[in-house]
Amino acid sequence: MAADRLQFHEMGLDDRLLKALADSGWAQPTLIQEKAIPLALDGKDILARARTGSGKTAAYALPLIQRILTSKETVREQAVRAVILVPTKELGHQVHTMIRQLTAYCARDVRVADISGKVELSVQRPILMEKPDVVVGTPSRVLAHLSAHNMTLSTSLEILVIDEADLLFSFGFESDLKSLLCHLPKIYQAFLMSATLSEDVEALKELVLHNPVILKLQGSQLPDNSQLQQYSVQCEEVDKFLLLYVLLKLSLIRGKTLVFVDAVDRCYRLKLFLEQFSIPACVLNSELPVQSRCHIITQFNQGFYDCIIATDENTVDDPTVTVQKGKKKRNTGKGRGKDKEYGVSRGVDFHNVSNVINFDFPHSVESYIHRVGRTARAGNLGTALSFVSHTELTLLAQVQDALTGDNLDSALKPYGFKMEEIEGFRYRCQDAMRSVTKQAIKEARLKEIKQELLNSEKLKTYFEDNPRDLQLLRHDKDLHPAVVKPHMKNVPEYLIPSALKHLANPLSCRKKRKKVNNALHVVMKTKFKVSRKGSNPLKSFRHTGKKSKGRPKASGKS
Ligand SMILES: Nc1ncnc2c1ncn2[C@@H]1O[C@H](COP(=O)(O)OP(=O)(O)OP(=O)(O)O)[C@@H](O)[C@H]1O
Repeated sequence: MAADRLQFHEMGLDDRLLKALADSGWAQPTLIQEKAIPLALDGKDILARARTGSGKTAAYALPLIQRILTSKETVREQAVRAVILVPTKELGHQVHTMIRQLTAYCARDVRVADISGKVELSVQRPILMEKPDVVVGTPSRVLAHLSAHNMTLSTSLEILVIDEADLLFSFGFESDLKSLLCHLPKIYQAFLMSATLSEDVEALKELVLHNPVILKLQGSQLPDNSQLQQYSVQCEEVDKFLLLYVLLKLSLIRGKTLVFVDAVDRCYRLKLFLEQFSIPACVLNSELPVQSRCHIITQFNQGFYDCIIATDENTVDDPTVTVQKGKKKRNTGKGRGKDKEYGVSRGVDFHNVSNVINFDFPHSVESYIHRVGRTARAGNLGTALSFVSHTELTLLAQVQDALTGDNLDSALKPYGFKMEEIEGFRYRCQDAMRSVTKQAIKEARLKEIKQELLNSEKLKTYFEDNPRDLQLLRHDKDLHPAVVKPHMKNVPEYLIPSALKHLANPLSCRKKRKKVNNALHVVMKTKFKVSRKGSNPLKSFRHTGKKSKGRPKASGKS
């Protein structure tokens, strides 16, 4: 613990907050918390840009709670004193959970409600009638309640927070936000939190902040390469499937993995493909009901699943966006059953993610940063691997430019991998790809949605009374068992390239996988957390040029 760093107990925070912080096991504030909390407690408006996973939520939540506690010492009357605006429902759920944790010892004094969920306004009305001290919600939801007179802020609001400020406009909330501001009092304290400083954040700054302190921390927008290793590999469509199959099946990547694709169909295509090799994965996309989405994230954080295939649908669709400054395409939320307030690549705190794989390369620099920021959070190590097709090379160059800016260490390195070494797997891969027809995808998509709608209904009420059943609810079941061919589950010894034999740990079936994965968790815990240079094959499997001591030459081409 650095002696010159300001500690939580030196910030003038209430004892009940310090107790909750002690329970959370946070030894000391992160940089953004150290800088922002004293300024916020001093009543300043703040615009904070700090990299992903750097603890921005508590940086605004702690002073916000402190201010409410102080304020209630003089005015006991119940009122909505703080509003936290978030771009997605997932984030609303997460922020609500964190505030509940931080107010564990003062829950009676600081009540918080999350209204971002998609239920009838009338269902949430009674909650708002009780005037919770803190309301968390998306701008459209908060505005809807204000317009319906379910809540008033014009006299009571003391603090406004806009979390993930860079996203609010791109999620289509610009006009909602402007209308919402008309319902606020003239004077209130405001915080804008963001991982990137875009033109949208500048616009918001003008709209919302008064004479703000601007905290622009940590030059790079992602952790440096002692914490986060970033790789890219050029491969076209079939090779993407082949490479992912081999990496997962031979356990060449270990620990929890988030795979990002750019469309809902793609996530079912990939899930059905992996299913045939008995590689389980959950899907996360905007068509799933919000209760299911939040439950999947919670279970993933609890270690139920190793792999999530997530869509990143709310990114800008136009690959030329970074070139066409100021002409960003806004998310309209159009599309069958899509929820425009969905978003898991932004702000969501997936715990202990070891690997982020961009199966489809993100369409903008911001999107890359947010996706990759799901790993290497809060001081943990992480690896990001991006598959890049020849049409995406320009985007890769843009990302490289943006990341390297003033720090060459932040660049993506080539992920040396001799594709010819895994040629033996190609036949199986193509066989599996053939089975994933458009019809199979359509059926799987429908099946999953029906199933999750049922789950979602139960998640609302049934599971509260039946917590054991909740534990048994899984979201990674096979969606199309008919296409699974038993022989595909196993990897015959002869297929494993000799260069990989020392690293590979083929999984033969779900039962075995479970066992192996448990073992892998142990490896993860011991090697990744304790030793910074763990034996993550994603790291050790590169650069054949540089032979590491005692390690056979890996199959990379470097
Ligand atoms: N002082 C601390 N010490 C240790 N862990 C912390 C501390 N503060 C926050 N964390 C943890 O760090 C993780 C990331 O925090 P948070 O989600 O607030 O990051 P963020 O900066 O908002 O990221 P993003 O930009 O991706 O939204 C969380 O799991 C949180 O519990």
